[in-house]
Amino acid sequence: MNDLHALSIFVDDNQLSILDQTQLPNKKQWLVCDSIDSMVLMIQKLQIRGAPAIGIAACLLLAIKAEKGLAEEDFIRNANRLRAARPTAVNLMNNIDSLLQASKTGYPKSVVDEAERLFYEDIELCNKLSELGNSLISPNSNILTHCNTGGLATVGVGTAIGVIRKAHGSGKNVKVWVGETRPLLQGGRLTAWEMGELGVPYRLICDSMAAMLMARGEVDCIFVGADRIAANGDFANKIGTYNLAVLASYHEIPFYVVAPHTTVDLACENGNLIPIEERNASEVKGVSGGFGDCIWAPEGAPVYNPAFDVTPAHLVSAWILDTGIYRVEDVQTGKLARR
Ligand SMILES: CSC[C@@H](O)[C@@H](O)C(=O)COP(=O)(O)O
Repeated sequence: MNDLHALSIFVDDNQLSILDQTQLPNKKQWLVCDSIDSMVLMIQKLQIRGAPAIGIAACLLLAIKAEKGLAEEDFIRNANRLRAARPTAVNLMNNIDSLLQASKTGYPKSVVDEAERLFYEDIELCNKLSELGNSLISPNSNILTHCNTGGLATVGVGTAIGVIRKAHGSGKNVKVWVGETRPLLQGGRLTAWEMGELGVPYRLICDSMAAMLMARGEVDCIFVGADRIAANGDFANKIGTYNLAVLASYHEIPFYVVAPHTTVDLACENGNLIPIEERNASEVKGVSGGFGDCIWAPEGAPVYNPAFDVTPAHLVSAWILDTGIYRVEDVQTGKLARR
């Protein structure tokens, strides 16, 4: 496999390395990933995260393994294991299906070619959708975003953050409200870090501050990513996205979802059918890992921890994909499905 480089993933000399996102922004620690077991764990621990990045990382590892002599039946078994590592984001499943399809036309060469193609495709899709999204941003806008959808979560410039980055780069003087994104703080840890690296003016807020800012007229538009977009336009994204969509509707603020077409799942009729990952109680009761250990809830406190929520299509102002900008009418008339 050729060497490949992105913000959170690189392949060098047929070895895959992953930037441990659980340690950011405190530490930039690269982990070598050389087994399917470790990739499954890295995905589950969110060391590698973000719908497109998970899909690409899993495919790169499978391709490296295939090239190093993994038997085709073991390739298929491991591909299916990785496919199930996280249930909500569909990119992982779509990308692995492309790899499995490619394996039928010449194993292992076609698998390696397909993994490399998926890597470069993601960069291109991010560029296209960022350009399109930027066309919706007026100069001097205050933009609110949630979770992390940038270079860490994709292998390109990102989705919602890609749009913000484009707007900033084109001199629109945008300012960004970054929602911290409880419980794992992808906004506070990762988006704040990316904004800083890119020199985009931002302010970090607790998720619960969004309503007050909207009421005060301090949010002009909201851009978020997606983990799966159903055929009817409902979409799953990081928990807290639906709150923002409801608030945006109440305050009449445009609410945009930005994703590559690899996030669309036409086999999923509506948002109720999207599987929602439930995660460990410890994430809600405190923090641990690179930030020390701190538990603030009573030891036996019962917890419910859904990692994603579903935003219904009627709350979305537009779906920005690499293939175009779609409005509610487009979804209702099947244009999104025919994209
Ligand atoms: C371009 S990333 C889009 C989504 O994957 C992102 O918004 C998100 O919800 C990520 O969740 P995570 O649990 O951190 O993987």
